[in-house]
Parts: sequence; C-alpha cells; structure tokens
Amino acid sequence: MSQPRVPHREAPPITCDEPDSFPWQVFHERHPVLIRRILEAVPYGQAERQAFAALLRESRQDQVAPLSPEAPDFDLWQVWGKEQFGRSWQQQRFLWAESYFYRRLLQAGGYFADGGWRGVDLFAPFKHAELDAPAFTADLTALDHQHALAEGEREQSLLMTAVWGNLADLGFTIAGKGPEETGALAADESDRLWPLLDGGLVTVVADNSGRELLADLALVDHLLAGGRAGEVSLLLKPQPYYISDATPRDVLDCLDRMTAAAGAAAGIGGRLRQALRDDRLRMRTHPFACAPLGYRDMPADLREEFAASALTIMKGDLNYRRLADDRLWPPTTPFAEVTAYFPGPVAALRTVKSDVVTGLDAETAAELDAADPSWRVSGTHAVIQVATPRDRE
Ligand SMILES: O=P(O)(O)OC[C@H]1O[C@](O)(CO)[C@@H](O)[C@@H]1O
Repeated sequence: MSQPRVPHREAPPITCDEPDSFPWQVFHERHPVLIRRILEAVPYGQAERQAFAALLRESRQDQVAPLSPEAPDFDLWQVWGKEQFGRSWQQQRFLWAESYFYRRLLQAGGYFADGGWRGVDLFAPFKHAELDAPAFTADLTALDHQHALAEGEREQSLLMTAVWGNLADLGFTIAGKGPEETGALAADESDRLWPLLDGGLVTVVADNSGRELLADLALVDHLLAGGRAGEVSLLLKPQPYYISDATPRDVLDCLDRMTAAAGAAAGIGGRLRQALRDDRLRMRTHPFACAPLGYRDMPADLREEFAASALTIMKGDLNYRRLADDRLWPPTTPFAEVTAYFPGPVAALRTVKSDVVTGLDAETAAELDAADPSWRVSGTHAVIQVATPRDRE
C-alpha cells in the first residue's frame, strides 16, 4: 500500500509536558472540573467514584496504564497505544493522551463492565440539559428565519450556523466559554466548497451533539433537499467521547426535538427521518472515530469512504487537530499541504479552540497574534478551509 503523503517539513507535535500550556490546562484544570460535574450529575457508587479519582491522579502524575485484556477494545488499543503504555502521561502527544483519557473515563464509570452502569452515557445529563435549554429552543425558532431567506443567503447562513455551532461544545463551556458571541472568520474558503457538491455522496464527520448537531442536521437537510447531495453519510462516535460528541442516540434525540417543535424545525426533522428510511441519509460509526490518531493513519475502509465522497465535511476542533496531525505548523502552511494525504476533497468547518492553525495568510496570522496571543484557544475565530486532490498536485 502506498504511504500517505506528508509535508516536506514536519512541524513539532503538541505534547502534554509544558506547564501552563493549553494541554497542561486541559489535564490540570478542565479534567478535575469535568469529573466533579459528572459525579454531581450521575449517582455513581463508591467503586466508580474511586476509579474516577484514580484516573485523575494517574493522568496527572503517573504512567499510562494499559487496558485489561478483557476490555472489548483491548486489541485496538494494543496497536494504538503500544508505544505509550508504561510511559508518563506528560510525555505523550496531547492528541493521544486526551483521547485515551476519555476512553478510560468510560471505563471508570463502568461503561464496559458487566453490571448496572454498562452502556450508560455519563455525559447524557449534560446533553439532555442542552436540549432542554432556552438556547436550543431559540435555535429551533431561528430555523424559521433561515427558511424565509432567499436560496443563496439561506445556504450561506446554514453553513455559518454549522461553523459557529461548534462553539456549543460542553468541553468548552466547562472552561466558562459559550457560543453566544460569534467572532470572525480567520479563513473563509466557502466559495470553493459549494461547487464541489455535485449531487453525489457527501460525508459529514460530526462533532458535538445538541446545538451543533442541530445546525449540522439543518445543513444536511439543505444539501439533500436542494439536490446538492444525493446521499449523506453522517459519521458519528460509536460511544460517548469528548463530553458532548454525537452518537447515533444523540441524533435520534435531536430529531425528536425537531419534529416535536413547530415550523421549519419540524419540517427538517420529518424530512431527515424520511431520508434515514430511504437510506439517503445514513448514520455510520467507526472505531477510528474515537481513535487517538490523526486522519493520516486512517484505516483502508475509511479511506475508501472518504475517497468515494464528492466532499467530506469535517466538523470541529478535534477533527481539525486530527486532520493536521495535531502539530504546531507555521500558521501560513497551506491547508492543502498539511492534508495532502487525504483521499478526496475535504472541508473543515471549525471554531479555533486549540493551538493548531494552518492556511492563514501572513498578514492575518500576524494581526491575530499581535491583537491577542490567546486567540487560538479562545474560540473568537473560526475557519472554513477546503482542499481538493487538485490543490495537492
Ligand atoms: O468539540 P471540538 O470542537 O472538537 O473541541 C474539542 C475541544 O477539546 C479540546 O481538545 C480541549 O479539551 C480542544 O481542542 C477543543 O476545545
């Protein structure tokens, strides 16, 4: 098999070992808050509470323990973690360590064990609260206004809502940030996105459930209803992950809310339910959706699926980190160069919430750094970036 193309000069990977860096803050500040919130929301017993505390300790000061051989995904992690187990968490790449932390969080909550907590989504209370929040109701109503717009304006508005919906990420709101104020686009290649949609297959790699998923589903409906896509494959997480990441259950919950609402939301929900019945919309999960690796290392079946898509839309910050192999690229490194290994056209719709940035023009990068050195993690900016095989020739 041919090796994926990599850029000429490889940038340094983001690691967890620098005190006060963004990864350090995630492990030392966000994770304790996350575990406290989980324990407030879910009445776990002693064994689970101790397991959460032990995971927090281990991930901040110890070596990475492997999974037990009884774990259903033991074999996968033997491959994904063969160089990481037994080394300290601080020495790991951020991408790997954070992903493994979420895997172990499920284990601490008894998700994989025989017993009462098996299969219980420990993030469900937060996801349900988001569906019940006034902001979600307001988003449902906002679909009526979008619906009333002229065609061109409507689709650009749906795209922008899907971009900024990415701020409604429960990991981000734990850090006290919210999706209420949208900022500016640091890169906008949306004019290159629409012409790629030729009525064929579009793959949408989803990110968060709740408000972001609502926006993504509205966009999917628009693609299908307007003939921009003949079919849509929605790639979801096979298990709870990164707090609010969408699973098939979350899609069904969101559709229920939409069809129970009035106006445009109900229409969209109804059409999408029908599209699921007709197989024009397919929900898909894949173990690699929760892998601690970049897309450069994707397995052959996923590669084939992306290759067969007229466009793959990657939602959110983590998908962007995975596309760019979670490295500190000079921000002017072309997005197409960093994603040169990708087997088909790809578009990233992402609010910038971590250090990885590519594809900016030099002036924009300099201005953003000068105006606010923390702009890469504050969610004040977003990007719409597109790369096609032709860009990579
Ligand atoms: O939901 P998203 O957009 O993928 O963001 C995931 C978040 O988690 C992080 O990995 C930090 O925990 C950031 O990269 C990002 O803010």
